[in-house]
Amino acid sequence: MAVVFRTCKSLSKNAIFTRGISSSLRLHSQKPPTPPEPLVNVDVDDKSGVAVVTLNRPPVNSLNTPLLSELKNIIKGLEDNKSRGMILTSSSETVFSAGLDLMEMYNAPKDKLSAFWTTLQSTWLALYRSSFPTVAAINGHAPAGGCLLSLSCEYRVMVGPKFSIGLNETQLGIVAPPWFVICMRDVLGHRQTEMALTSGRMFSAPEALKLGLIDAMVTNKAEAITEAQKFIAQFAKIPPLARKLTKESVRQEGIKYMEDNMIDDLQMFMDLVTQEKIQKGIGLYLASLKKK
Ligand SMILES: CC/C=C\C/C=C\C/C=C\C/C=C/C(=O)SCCNC(=O)CCNC(=O)[C@H](O)C(C)(C)COP(=O)(O)OP(=O)(O)OC[C@H]1O[C@@H](n2cnc3c(N)ncnc32)[C@H](O)[C@@H]1OP(=O)(O)O
Repeated sequence: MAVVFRTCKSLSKNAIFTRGISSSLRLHSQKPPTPPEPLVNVDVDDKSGVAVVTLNRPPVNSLNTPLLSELKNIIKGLEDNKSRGMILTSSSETVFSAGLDLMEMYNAPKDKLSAFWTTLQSTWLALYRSSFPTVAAINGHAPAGGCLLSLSCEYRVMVGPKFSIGLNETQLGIVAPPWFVICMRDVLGHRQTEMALTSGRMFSAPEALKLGLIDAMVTNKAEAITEAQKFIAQFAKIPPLARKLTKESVRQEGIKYMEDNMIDDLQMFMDLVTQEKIQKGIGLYLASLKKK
């Protein structure tokens, strides 16, 4: 797996920034400061043109505004570079993504809350409607927003059996927004989605496989990446434009929902999440996570 420098340069603003800073600082000081780790890494394979995009925000890849923004830029960069495919995975050994960063929603000023949600909306839309094939290589737990990212890809390979996946929002006293529901229904169908979402149930990887929430279960990350590459390879001979338009057509409900309702959806989020009762619930949940 090789990093294509030209691609990375255009994909990661962070990469250009850190290179620029460190080379200029070297003139003035002996020890250049360590550049910050990118929140999302991207490696493009020279031969296949497939990108492995790795969420890299320890400890649990909770999705905050900067990470989402970086992910969106990477997806846009891949679009511009006519990517052959993208595999989304995590640098953690146990967590794919813990979902939305609850700290972004807890006691947050309204402007930050609003920026957070609009970044989530646009990042999701970029991923969900991306023209290239997408696979989630789910190498750890994937609750809520982590499950949403997985569902937004076209294929899901999960490391099992011990990790779990699901939209657990109701267990937290919050509501999965309509586009989360559409994504789950795309994959599971109406009845199983209703059952899963009303209970906020998390599924073990074997349960998820049985239900169709994931497409394959493997025993480690390397196998997950190999399976993901195999899925993407089958599109090598399919004309990309026909593939892209077909994907858009199949996903039209979700795409249209977001395009038509971005502002209402933001308003619903703001109204719900700023309620005192909801804030108290998020606070208690965060405290319970920290007490573990
Ligand atoms: C009509 C409706 C319209 C609008 C809807 C409105 C509102 C709905 C809004 C949004 C939908 C919400 C989506 C979400 O994604 S909410 C997030 C849900 N996530 C979870 O429930 C997962 C919580 N985390 C865990 O279960 C575990 O952390 C996990 C299994 C992932 C990993 O366990 P592990 O033992 O490895 O780590 P921990 O010790 O638990 O955590 C380490 C560290 O990280 C902090 N942490 C964990 N998760 C989060 C998170 N999601 N956000 C922020 N911080 C998180 C945890 O507190 C620990 O912190 P510290 O003790 O300080 O190290």
